[in-house]
Amino acid sequence: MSKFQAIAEAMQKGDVSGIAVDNVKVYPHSFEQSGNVKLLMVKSDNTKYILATGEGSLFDELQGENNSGVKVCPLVTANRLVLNKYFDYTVPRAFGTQVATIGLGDRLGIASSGHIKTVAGKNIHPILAQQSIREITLTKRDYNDVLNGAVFAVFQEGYKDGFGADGDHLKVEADIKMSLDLGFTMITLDCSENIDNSVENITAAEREAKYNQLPEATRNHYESRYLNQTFEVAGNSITFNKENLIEIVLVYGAAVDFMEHIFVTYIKNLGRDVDFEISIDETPSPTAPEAHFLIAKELYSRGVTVYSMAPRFIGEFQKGIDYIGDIAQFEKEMVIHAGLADDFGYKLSIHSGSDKFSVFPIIGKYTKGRFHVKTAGTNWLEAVRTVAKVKPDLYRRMHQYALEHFNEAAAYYHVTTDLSKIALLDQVKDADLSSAFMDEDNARQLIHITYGILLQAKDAQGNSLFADEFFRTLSEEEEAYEQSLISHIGKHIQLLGK
Ligand SMILES: O=C(O)[C@@H](O)[C@@H](O)[C@H](O)C(=O)CO
Repeated sequence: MSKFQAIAEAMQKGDVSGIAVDNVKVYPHSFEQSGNVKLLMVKSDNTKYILATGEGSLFDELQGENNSGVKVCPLVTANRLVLNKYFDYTVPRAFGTQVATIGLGDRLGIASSGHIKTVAGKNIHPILAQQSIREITLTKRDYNDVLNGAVFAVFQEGYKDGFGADGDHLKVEADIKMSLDLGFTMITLDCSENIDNSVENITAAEREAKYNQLPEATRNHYESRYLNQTFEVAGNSITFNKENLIEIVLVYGAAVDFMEHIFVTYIKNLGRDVDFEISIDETPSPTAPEAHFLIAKELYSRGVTVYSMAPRFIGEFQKGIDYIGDIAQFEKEMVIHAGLADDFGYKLSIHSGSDKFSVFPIIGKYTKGRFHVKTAGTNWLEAVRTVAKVKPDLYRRMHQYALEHFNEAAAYYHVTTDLSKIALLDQVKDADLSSAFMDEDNARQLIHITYGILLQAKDAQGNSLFADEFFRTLSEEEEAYEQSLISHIGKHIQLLGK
C-alpha cells in the first residue's frame, strides 16, 4: 500500500485533521472538494504534492501518478491551471485604489505561505506573486514559476481573501503582453529608460535650446496648460515658471507619452481589471513635487487610469536597509506626494519598501492608510537568516562567495554598500551570524543583491554550490522560515499602521 493510501482513506472520510504518516507532512487547510473529488496538499521527502481521490473531471484533469485511486500530483503549471479552473480563490485579482496592499516578492517561490499567515485577518491585501524581470533573469525563473509559487501557497493555506500578481518593473511591451496573457493583475511600468535626467546636468540655456527643438505643438501643449500657473495641492502651491517647466518636460515628457501608449495599447480595453502602476523611482534624482504634479495631470487629462505611482522620494530607499536621509524633509514632501495621489485618485507606491521602519509611520499617516508598499529582497534575507541559524557553515560559504562576486551583482542595483565595514567572518561566532551580523546594513545589502549569483553558483562539475542544500534546509525549516517572515513582515505592517 502506498504511503499515501492511509491519507487517501482519511480524505474520503472527510477528516484529515488527525492524519499521522511517517515522513509525510499534511497541510490540513488545503483540504478541498469539488463534486466527488477531494484534494489535499502533502509534503514527502522535501517535495510537495497534491493528492487527489474520487471520480470526476477535476481528478481526470490533474496531472500525476495514479496509485490505486490516489493521484499524486506535482506542483507544476498544468496543475496550477486546473486549480485556477475549479477554485476561484486561487486566481489572482486586482484590488483598486481604495485598500492598502503590500508587495511580497518571493525570489525563492517558497515564501508565500508565511506571507499569507502574516497578512491573514489584517486590513491589508497581499500581492503574493511579484517579481521583476531583473529578478527572474537572475534566478532563471519565469512568470509561470512566480504564479505557481503563489497559487500553490494559497491552496495550501486555504486562503480565500484574495491576492494579486504584479509584473514588476516591466520596461518592454513584450513583457507586458506576456504578463497580461498569463493573467497578472498588476503591471508596474518602469519608465526609467524614458526619463532623461541628463538634462539636469546642462545649463539652463542649453536646456532651453534643447526644448526649442521639440515640436511646436508639444511646447504649446505644455505652455498653455502650465506656464506661469500655480496649483494648490494638499495646502501647498505648485508653481511652473519657464525654467522648471522646460526641465520637467525634457526629463519626463517622453515618459508620459510612453505611459499613455502602454495604457491605451494593453490595459484600457483589456476587458478585466488591472492595477496599473507607474514606476519613476529608479532614477538618479528624486521626483520633484512639480514633476509629480505635471505627470499626474497629464495622465489624468489623457484618460490614463492609474492605480499607483512610485515616485523617487528624497533621500535613499536602498535595498534591505532603513531610510537614509532627512526624515523631516521626507515628511514635508510626503505631504505633497500623498496629496497628489489623493487628488488624482491613485495610491502612492513605495518601492524598495523593505526595512524602511523609520518612515513607515509617516507613509501610513499621510497616505491615510491607502498605499502600496513593495518588498522582495527582505524575504530572501529572512530565508538566509533561517539557514544561518541551523547551517552556519552553509551561510559562511555563501557569504564568502558573495564577497567575491559582489561587483557583478552591484551592476543591477543602486547600493552604497561598504564591504570594508562588514566584520570578518572568522571573527563572528556561529550564534551571531543570523542576528547581529545579518542585521548590519552592509552585510544585509551584500546578501540582498547577490541572490542570483548565489542561487546559480555551480562547481566545476556543474553541481549546485549552495542552492540544493539551501532549499533542502528551508524545506526542513519550513515553520521557522514562516515564523521569521511573520515577525519581520509583520513589523512592516504594524509600523505602517495596519
Ligand atoms: O529586486 C527587484 O528587482 C524588485 O524586487 C524590486 O526592485 C521591487 O520593485 C521592489 O521595490 C521591492 O522592494
